[in-house]
Amino acid sequence: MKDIVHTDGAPEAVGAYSQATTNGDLVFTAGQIPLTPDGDLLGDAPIAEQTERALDNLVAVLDEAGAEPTDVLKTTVFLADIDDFDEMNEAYAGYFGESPPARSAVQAGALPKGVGVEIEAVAVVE
Ligand SMILES: C=C(N)C(=O)O
Repeated sequence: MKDIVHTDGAPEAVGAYSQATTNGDLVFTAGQIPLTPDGDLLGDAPIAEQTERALDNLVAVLDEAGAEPTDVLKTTVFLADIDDFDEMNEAYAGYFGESPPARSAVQAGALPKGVGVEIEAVAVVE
């Protein structure tokens, strides 16, 4: 059975989706963008800062679902510009410890609200 995850520790959805869904031990997060929980958009900030904001949101959503960053099996990182890969990667590296999840990083061309990065995750609660 699908359950909906919601937390005030991450921004409200900007469209017709849930912050995350779960089914049993599985957690699927929505793509997190650099919005603060209060709704302030950081779309013009450096990619490192945007990445940290998106990942802080992701961690808050995972926490609400009962998952730790170490429970994440796979992330997908969407970049508006793949030339931002190195800066994103450096900021990202601090979040998942010694055994980071599998990851795909792709240039999406354009992202909601004109942001530079969006990150989603799949986790299994241990
Ligand atoms: C920001 C999103 N995750 C969306 O628009 O689907």
